[in-house]
Amino acid sequence: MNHDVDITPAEIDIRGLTKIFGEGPQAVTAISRADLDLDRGAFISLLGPSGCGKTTLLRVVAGLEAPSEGNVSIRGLPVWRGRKRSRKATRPVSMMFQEARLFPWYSVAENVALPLRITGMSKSDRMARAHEICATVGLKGFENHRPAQLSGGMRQRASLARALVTDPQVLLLDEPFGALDAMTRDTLNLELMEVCARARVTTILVTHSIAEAAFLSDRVVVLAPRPARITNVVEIPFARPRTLDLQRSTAFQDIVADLRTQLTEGHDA
Ligand SMILES: Nc1ncnc2c1ncn2[C@@H]1O[C@H](COP(=O)(O)OP(=O)(O)OP(=O)(O)O)[C@@H](O)[C@H]1O
Repeated sequence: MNHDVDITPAEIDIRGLTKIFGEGPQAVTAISRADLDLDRGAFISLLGPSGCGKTTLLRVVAGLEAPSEGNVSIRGLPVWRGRKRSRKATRPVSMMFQEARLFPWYSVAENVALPLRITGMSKSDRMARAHEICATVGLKGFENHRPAQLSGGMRQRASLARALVTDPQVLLLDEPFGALDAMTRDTLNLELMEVCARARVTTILVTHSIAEAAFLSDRVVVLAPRPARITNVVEIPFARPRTLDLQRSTAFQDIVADLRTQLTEGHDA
């Protein structure tokens, strides 16, 4: 008997995933036969032109959109059985979007604490946890502010805090810092990397930025449109922790150039 065989399921396992919206001549193939697996703590990015199915892929993994064909499993549990979603499979998942999606009438801490409501935790414990996580993402002192009193970057910090408050094992990020200025984006990306690494969170990031994908990821998944499909998975070999200086190195710039070529070629295909 071979005792070296690893029978631990991948943290996220995507097999033959196809998603078609609509029917007949109007049908749109948003994602075609995608295969991907991520081990615990892996950080991958989905990179591709607008409309190539990145958000759709994320939504199927999150249990928000049923696949037309294929399967997604999280920690060995299938997310979908036909069109029926398994709540148990998606319990360890948190998702974050480009817009902060905070409730304007709640304070920052109340917004952050919201996902804890269904856990049965007492209100005082929920608020204590929300304050703790606000401090982790640099919002100490702003817990009682309303979202309208925050800058765009701080609103995204609050949104990140809300995504992290349940201690997710899987984080799905749909261009979370896409609307922010370059400096705020750099700072938040560094903090995101640190938080994900510390808790060994398995992360899938959708981004339009080649440099951001290369900087944050262990692997970059390149997608092409028409029909939307994965064309390559590029390993990013840089050691962690990474600092912004890495982006000035020739090795980093070579990878960015290579990814740009792959994107252009996929686009023209
Ligand atoms: N609910 C829907 N109904 C019909 N078509 C949809 C739906 N959601 C997405 N699509 C189509 O599926 C394709 C992929 O969309 P998706 O939003 O996944 O792309 P994307 O790569 O995330 O784009 P972007 O980078 O612009 O955000 C697009 O052609 C889009 O119009």
